[in-house]
Formats: sequence, structure tokens, C-alpha cells
Amino acid sequence: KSLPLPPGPPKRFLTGNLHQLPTVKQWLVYAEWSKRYGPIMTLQILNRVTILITSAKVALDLLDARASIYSGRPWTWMLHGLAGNGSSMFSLSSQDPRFPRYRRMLVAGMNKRAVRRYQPVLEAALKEFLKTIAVRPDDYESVLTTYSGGIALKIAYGYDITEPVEEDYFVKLIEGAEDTIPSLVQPFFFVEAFPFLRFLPKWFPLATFHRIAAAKKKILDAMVYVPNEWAKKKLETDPSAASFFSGHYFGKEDSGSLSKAEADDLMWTAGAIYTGGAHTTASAIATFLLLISTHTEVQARAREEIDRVVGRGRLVNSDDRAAMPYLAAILKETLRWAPPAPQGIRHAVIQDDIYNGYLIPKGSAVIANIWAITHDAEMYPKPFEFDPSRFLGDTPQRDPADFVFGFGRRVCPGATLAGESVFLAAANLLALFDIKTALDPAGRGIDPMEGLDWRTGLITTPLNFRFRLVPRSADTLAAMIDG
Ligand code: HEM
Repeated sequence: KSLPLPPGPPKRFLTGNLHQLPTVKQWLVYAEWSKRYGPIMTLQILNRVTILITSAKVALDLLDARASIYSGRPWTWMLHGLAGNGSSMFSLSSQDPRFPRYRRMLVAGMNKRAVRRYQPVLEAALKEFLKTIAVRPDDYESVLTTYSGGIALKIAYGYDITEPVEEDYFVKLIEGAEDTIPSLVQPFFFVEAFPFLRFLPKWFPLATFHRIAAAKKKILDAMVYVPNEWAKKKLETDPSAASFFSGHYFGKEDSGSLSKAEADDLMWTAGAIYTGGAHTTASAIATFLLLISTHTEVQARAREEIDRVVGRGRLVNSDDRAAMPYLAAILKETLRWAPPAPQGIRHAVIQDDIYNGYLIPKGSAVIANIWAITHDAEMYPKPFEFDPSRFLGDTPQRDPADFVFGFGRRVCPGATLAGESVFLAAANLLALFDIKTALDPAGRGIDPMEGLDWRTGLITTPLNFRFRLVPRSADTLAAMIDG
């Protein structure tokens, strides 16, 4: 206990670093701070300690190599207590007896073999996506969320998005839920440091936190309970409908129906697929569109690879993937250049630990700055350049998948599904369209990188950039998508 905490920006009495907390794109600010304070830093906000990690070595040393003690989630009054989200996969402590059960179910439901079974779902979603993005490129955020959210909903519950998609209840729910969890785990809520504040009546003028928690609880609950009820009803009328949910719903053949605990596990794990699957994959594809529209040589080389492997008569499918190393390199570089979850999800350390002479106190939140890791010039020279060739040849740079999907026992269980969905979208966009920058009224290309902004939140995404999709051949486009 006499050891120092890792260094960090100077603190104020009582409030610690509260006054310095960045409100937007925190990953950029923390990366800047690390130039001064090193790859492991402390932030103290009120009475809570957060450890910020900005190097691959420290992240792997702690979150992977010591995963048995670094795979918790920090407990907060807002998210766990007041919004009642403690049972969700994302919030559940690794010490909770449900944790290994949830993980087992999710890994079995989304491993390579399971994802192969989902091919028809992916192909149907892909065709819808290609048709829609061709006519609504400016609406890419919503079109992409519908693609990835649609896949997640179908796999999790067997749910088909209804037309018009903008009106579909579950799609609207995903779109509205984007910043729900991050907005609750903000360290500046005073109720975290002074839990007695939770007894303030909800109408009390200073009890804004109560009203925020109640509003967010509504959204979080709806994302789990509503699809759960829908899926149960659906199975009453159509017991053969295949999904993650139906695969577990009827219980094991010898034991009959589900126990209450099993039904709860199923509700939260299916909910995790729905919640985890929507914005992440969409972000990766949006970044791909941004980068490929501005890197014409990369685009030409990828298209040449696709035409060589597939020809021009059919859509690209998952079996083609192994024969497309250049596209694989583009997709690695896309995830490295803009990791969709730039700060991952906060871990917690469940016992006191010592690292390089520093104390990491039990209960600290631990944030791995994934963006800083994938922009570390020692591991990825010229990190701001988009250069897929860094992953080719005899000495490829390290696969960013080692970082962008998180760490230790919490590593993303949806990574295989994500890889497949992103590959199918990217490969077929390239196969069907010339992906070009938008034009200004004088017919000149607009550089989308100029003044580009990114969403702040758990999942980031490039905002409001424009591009054009010019069909390589109108006839083949219609035939291939409909055929
Ligand atoms: C490119 C796409 C994706 C990226 C970059 C990504 C990234 C991440 C990251 C960084 C974490 C946090 C891991 C940690 O705490 O260390 C995570 C967790 C998670 N992801 Fe993904 N993800 C993606 C797609 C998906 C998909 C498609 C699904 C489901 C269909 C999914 C489901 C989950 C779940 C359930 C967790 C929580 C795991 C836990 O708390 O133990 N993700 N993901």
C-alpha cells in the first residue's frame, strides 16, 4: 500500500482530475497526456481511481497476462445501481457466477462453426444492404446500422426487420441506444463518490442524475426485455424458427423446459448479441468507405484481386475470403487506422496488484486506449498513413485484431461474425461499384478528410462524410443483387 500509483496529471484536493476530464474524443487527449506521463497513468476522479494504459506492452502484460484479476468491470451507482444494468454481459463482473456461463453461451453461439451456419442470414442482409446503399449513400450511418443490426437481430432472435426500416421498432431502439452505457459510466456523477445522494427524492432539483438514470434504464431494459418477449411469442407460433434464442429456448432434450436462471442467462446473452453487434461493425464499414474513396490505387488493386478470384458474374461470398490477401490487409488497416471502440470497454482489477513498482489498487477502472496502441509509431511506423501493405510481405506488422477486439477474458465474442460481415460488405461494394469522393457544384472532388469529425462514445464512427457509388455495370448490379 506504500507504493505510489502510476503518474498522472496533477490533482486537485477532493475532486482530483475532474476539472481536466475531456468531454470529446478522450482517446486523443489521453494519448497526448501519455507523452508526458508514460504508458500507464492514473486519473483520480472524486474518490475513484482510473488507470489509463496507452501501450500494447502494458495492455498485454496486465489485461491479457494477468487476465484472472483484470477482467472485472467497475461497479457504478449509475449503471449498475440506479439503471439496474448489472446483469448485462457488458456490465457483469468476472467474479459473478453467471459470467462463465454467459461467456460459454456467447462463444459457442458466435465461434467460427456457428458463423458458418449463419451464412444465409449474412447473404440476405448483404443483398438488402447493397440495394439500399446504392440509392442512399448519404444516409450511410443508418443504412449500415440496419445491415449490422439486422444481422445481429436475426442471429440472436430470428427477427426480420420490417419495412420501412426507419419505422422498425428494434432498429429505432438500436439507433437511440448508441450512447446509453457511456453516458451512465461518466465518472463525474457525484452519486458515485457520495452514494447517500441516491436517497434524494427523484423530483429534487439537484437530483438530475436520478432522471438521467431513469431515462437510460428505460432504453437499456427495452433492448433486453422487449426482444426477449418477442422471441418467446414467436416460438409459440413457429417452434422451428432458428436462432441463438431458439437454440437454447427449449432446453436440453432430457431436461425439458428452461429453469428461471437459464431463461435469464438466455435473455441477457441474446441481448448482448443485439447490443454488441450493431454499431461496431457499422463503424468499421463506414471507415472503410471513407478510406477507400480517397485511396484510388488501393481501391484499384483490391478490385483487381476480386475480379481475378470471382470474375464478374456473381457476388463475393465467404469462401472467396482466403484467396483475397490484399483485401484482408485493407480491412486490418481499416481497423487499425480507426478502431471502432477506441477505448474498449473499461475493465476493473479485482485485487491489489503491483506493476513496475506501481500500486494498482483493487477496484480501479482500467482503460486500454486502443486508438493510442494502434497509432504507436514503434509498432506501426507512419501510423496516420493508410497503408495496407504494412500487413503484407515477409515481415508484416502486428495484426491489430490483437487489440481492437479487447483483452483477456472479456475479449469480444463477436469478432468472427464482425470479420465476416465487414468482409462481405467491403468485397461486394468493391465488386459492384467504383467508390468515389463526392463532387462539389463545379464538379471537383471533395476531400472528405478535410474537417472530418468523429463520434465520441463507446463506438466512434466518421460523421457526415460524403462519397459516391458508381455502378460498374447497371445490368450486372441488378442481376447480381436480385439473382
Ligand atoms: C468490428 C466490430 C467489433 C469490434 C471492433 C468490437 C470490439 C469490442 C471490444 C473492444 C470489446 C470490449 C472487450 C474488453 O472488454 O476488453 C467488445 C466486447 C463485446 N463485443 Fe464486440 N466488437 C465488434 C463486433 C461485435 C459483434 C458483431 C458482436 C455481437 C454480435 C459483439 C459482441 C460483443 C460482446 C457481447 C462484448 C462483451 C464481452 C464481455 O463483456 O465479456 N461485438 N467488443
